[in-house]
Amino acid sequence: MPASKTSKQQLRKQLRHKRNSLTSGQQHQAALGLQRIISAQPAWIRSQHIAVYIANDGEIDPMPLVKQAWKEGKTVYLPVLEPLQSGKLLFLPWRPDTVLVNNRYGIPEPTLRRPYRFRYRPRPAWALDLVLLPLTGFDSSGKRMGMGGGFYDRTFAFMKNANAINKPFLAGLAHECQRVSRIPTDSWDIPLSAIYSDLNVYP
Ligand SMILES: Nc1nc2c(c(=O)[nH]1)N(C=O)[C@@H](CNc1ccc(C(=O)N[C@@H](CCC(=O)O)C(=O)O)cc1)CN2
Ligand SMILES: Nc1ncnc2c1ncn2[C@@H]1O[C@H](COP(=O)(O)OP(=O)(O)OP(=O)(O)O)[C@@H](O)[C@H]1O
Repeated sequence: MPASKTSKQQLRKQLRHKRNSLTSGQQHQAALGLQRIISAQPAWIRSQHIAVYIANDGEIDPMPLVKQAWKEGKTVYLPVLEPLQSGKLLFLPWRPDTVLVNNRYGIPEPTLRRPYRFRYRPRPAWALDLVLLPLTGFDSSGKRMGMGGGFYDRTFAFMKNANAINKPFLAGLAHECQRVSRIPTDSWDIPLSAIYSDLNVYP
């Protein structure tokens, strides 16, 4: 049976409120804490193609890591809502000079221009090395909750039967204050490889 829709929605609302209440000073410290933790992880060090996001709605901000990745010559990608209403995400390269336009949720994303020139070509989800995805909530066993759109769940549903070589390392990012004792789970939830907060690594 699906996890009660209302209990998940209520918890999401509470946790979104919590992260939106952080001050800009707390947000800044959290972003630096996150950078310190992630940049020491083997999964970061060995990854060349890394998907991130632009922080929105109080999400923990991966920007310090993005700048570090650019300096280290890694290629960074942003999620773009697939236009054909598949409910999936495409991953487009994000460089310091990439033009961004707000999507329907008000989140900046690169624009899709067909035919794709090499510099603007989406990278298939299976060919990413590391995916840093935003969480609204998590628990210490590594269960996650997102914004409720199911975008990451649909995009990475292939992970359930893919070979090891076609599996990116999926890491959820959140503020430590978004941890709860137990996240309700549903059959479609994609398991994460790890969760990184400003203070810890889970599970
Ligand atoms: N920074 C960031 N980028 C992202 C995501 C994200 O969660 N964070 N996404 C992750 O999927 C995708 C966009 N999906 C989103 C889905 C819903 C809402 C949202 O704000 N929805 C409603 C609330 C819905 C509800 O409570 O059920 C809203 O407008 O308030 C935002 C983004 C791709 N890019
Ligand atoms: N593989 C899938 N195929 C079709 N629908 C899916 C799939 N995965 C999830 N969904 C749908 O998307 C919605 C996702 O709800 P859920 O509350 O689990 O989102 P979430 O995990 O918070 O979102 P996100 O994955 O964007 O972070 C559900 O209504 C579910 O039916």
